[in-house]
Amino acid sequence: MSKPFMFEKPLGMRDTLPVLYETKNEVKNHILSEIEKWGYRFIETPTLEYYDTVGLASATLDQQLFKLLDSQGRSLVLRPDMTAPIARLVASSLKDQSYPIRLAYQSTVFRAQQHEAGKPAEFDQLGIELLGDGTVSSDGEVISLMISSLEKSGLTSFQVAIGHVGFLKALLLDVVGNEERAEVLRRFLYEKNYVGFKEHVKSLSLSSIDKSRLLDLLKLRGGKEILGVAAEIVQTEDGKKAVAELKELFEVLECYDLAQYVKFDLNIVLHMSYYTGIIFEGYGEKLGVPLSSGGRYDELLEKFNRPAQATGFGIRLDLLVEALGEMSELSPQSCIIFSRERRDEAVRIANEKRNNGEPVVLQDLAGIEDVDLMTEQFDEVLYFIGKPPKGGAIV
Ligand SMILES: N[C@@H](Cc1c[nH]c[nH+]1)C(=O)O
Repeated sequence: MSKPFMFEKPLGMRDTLPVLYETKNEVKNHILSEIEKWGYRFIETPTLEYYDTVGLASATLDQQLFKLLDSQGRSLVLRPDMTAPIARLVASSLKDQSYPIRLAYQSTVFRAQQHEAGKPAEFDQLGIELLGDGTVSSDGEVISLMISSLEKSGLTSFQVAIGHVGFLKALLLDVVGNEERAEVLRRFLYEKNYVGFKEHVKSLSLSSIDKSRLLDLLKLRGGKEILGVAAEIVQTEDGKKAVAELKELFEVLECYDLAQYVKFDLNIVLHMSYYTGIIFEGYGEKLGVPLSSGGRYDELLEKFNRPAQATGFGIRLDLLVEALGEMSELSPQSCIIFSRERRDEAVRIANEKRNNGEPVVLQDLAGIEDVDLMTEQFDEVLYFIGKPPKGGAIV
């Protein structure tokens, strides 16, 4: 391998400059205060976790994990999401707190990229987990809070697509008979390769009725009316239960008066394989990829010996900012330029302004490369230059 060029960064790693930083911060603050209003408590967890515990529980493709070794030779990962670390935390440090538990986070997460395709390998996520509650009310709460957070961020045009892992599993297994064959079909859906899905269905040795059940699955996208069709296609008890949950979920979202944001899409397969029930994705109008997603994961906590049902979501701040499409203006600053003889005065005034909450740059004239270029960045410039005026008057 050749040595990297001096300014090169590892694949998918990004710098954040002030305009983007301030824009992200503003958007983030709107969401954080909304999440707080719903009673969620914020936590932080380490950037590094053990591969054998959180790394495996994260249910991400192995090739997307950043792995490294600690000084004892144990395998570590950079956390690929926050759900598995929170499951670990709830089962250990918070093991005495009774369920349900509502936690929130704002963190960077890491997913290694194989190609430089413009995708970041490290990004900010804001999210919540509602642990220890298996009710559809809790699925509804989580989706409603995600919608409300997106609204508060200033996003006006977005939609949430809702699916169900249990429904898909029941239908695929019922038709193709085993998990391995179901997985092939699931893969096509994950890649949203519907043409490939259809071709594959045609090639299977199934009755024409079963083939059309699989092809009808692709039509299960739309308003709540598709749930009636879904109930007809699926024959097993698990499948019917999933449809009943989706119907109840719609009622919950109507209570929150947020049903206008959602549509059902029973073809959704998400990136993380720990999901077990209702899942969802948030789409901004102009963005082809989901900017938020989440769902129910009722079997993850038992991996940490504190079994519980749970659900949650994560919003990707980078994609949300992209969907919003507008950068904030840099916040205004003033500048005080001084010469050595008047440094005292300049520092005193800068302190006064800072104590009043005004951001001030304080700069020695002798340290400036180009005064014109420097001063044009500021809304206001004060000069303390030359001999101090008699009587201590400023400027
Ligand atoms: N951790 C998931 C989002 C999520 C939170 N809770 C449940 N799902 C992700 O990164 O995609």
